[in-house]
Amino acid sequence: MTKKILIVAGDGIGPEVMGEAERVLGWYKQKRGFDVTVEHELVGGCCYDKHGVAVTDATIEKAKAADAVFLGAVGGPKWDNVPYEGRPEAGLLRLRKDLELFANLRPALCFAALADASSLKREIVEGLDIMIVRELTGGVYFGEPKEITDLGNGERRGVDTQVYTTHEIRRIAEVAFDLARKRGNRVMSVEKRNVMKTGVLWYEEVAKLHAEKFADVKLDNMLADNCAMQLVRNPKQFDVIVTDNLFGDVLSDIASMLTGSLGMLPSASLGAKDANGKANAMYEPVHGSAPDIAGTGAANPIASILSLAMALRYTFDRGACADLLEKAVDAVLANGLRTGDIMQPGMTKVGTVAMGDAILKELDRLNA
Ligand SMILES: NC(=O)c1ccc[n+]([C@@H]2O[C@H](COP(=O)([O-])OP(=O)(O)OC[C@H]3O[C@@H](n4cnc5c(N)ncnc54)[C@H](O)[C@@H]3O)[C@@H](O)[C@H]2O)c1
Ligand SMILES: CC(C)[C@H](C(=O)O)[C@@H](O)C(=O)O
Ligand SMILES: [Mg+2]
Repeated sequence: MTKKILIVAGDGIGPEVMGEAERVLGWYKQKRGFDVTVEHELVGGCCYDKHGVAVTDATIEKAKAADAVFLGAVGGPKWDNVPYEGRPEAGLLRLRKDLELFANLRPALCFAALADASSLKREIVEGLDIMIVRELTGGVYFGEPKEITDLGNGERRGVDTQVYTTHEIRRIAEVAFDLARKRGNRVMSVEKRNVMKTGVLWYEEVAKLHAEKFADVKLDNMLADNCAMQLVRNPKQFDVIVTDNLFGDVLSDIASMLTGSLGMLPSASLGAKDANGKANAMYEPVHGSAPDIAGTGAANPIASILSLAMALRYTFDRGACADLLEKAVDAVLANGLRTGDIMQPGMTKVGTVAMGDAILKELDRLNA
């Protein structure tokens, strides 16, 4: 049956990197019979400029009806002064919340050719393969109250609220344990139970679930600040990391530098399966709109292209197509092609489109 993809390229480098992911998608339609229709919508600053909101109700409905949403990136200095509710990031957060995309998978994988591109030593990152499982629809991102109040004495008070319930913790931990079983069979649960009640609840609920259903998986716990340090000290000690929304955001940016660049990290945001077996899904690079390089044609499209590989694997059940795409990226890097963010001495510097061209060419070669 024909599948439906909704593309929201967004702002800044979003449309530039998405352009390359779309060309790769076109290749799969043409060369591997991937039967899919594609629609485009606005989300982020571009949507605010046109509609006065960062995402419209109609787009939310289209996103729910699609098999997968592909997002580029949102945000940028142009929208620094729009009302808080209208800021570009609010569109992305509403998509995540309304589609109930609670499970955010952020794999940090060091391609062999990039072992020297990381700011860390080769031996620390070579062969790295971590899966960060970030809770995406709860925690301090969405807890109420969330406000700034005027105390009337020249002081103002800002409040964000970290909230988690048993159900929210169990379902994300379940995803992490399931993934671990297909990988190294180890889960590191990360919180700050030494200062946060939500951390205590997280720790207790993960332990309970582990004892009930996943005793065969090795479970360890780590405080989030230590985890940040350990990711830089000895990242290969980790297999699957499961953590809350905010810690997951920060830890995945740290992990990105182990792979060479934020421009390399893809992600999948998944909801629960409904009665028909369909799960809402959104695929996006971990990076943002990179205002500093937007419009220069220098952005690395690999995070977006690898996000398509994740879609092929997790939504479209096309594992072999995903493997092929990852192989093509690996080969292009092995051939010495580099965008600016992963540039190394002696390599060939290319822009966004030339990187896309090279990956398409490699797909053709591998598919021959
Ligand atoms: N998912 C998203 O849409 C998303 C994610 C993160 C940040 N943002 C938004 O993006 C805007 C800019 O945020 P920021 O500057 O903190 O983070 P950023 O990720 O946009 O950029 C951080 C640094 O990484 C570089 N970079 C990022 N992606 C790259 C790529 N593909 N190729 C080469 N270099 C790349 C940038 O040039 C910049 O130097 C903000 O409005 C922020 O809210 C959006
Ligand atoms: C843009 C922003 C809302 C988003 C987040 O904080 O989740 C981004 O940093 C991410 O990592 O996807
Ligand atoms: Mg982030």
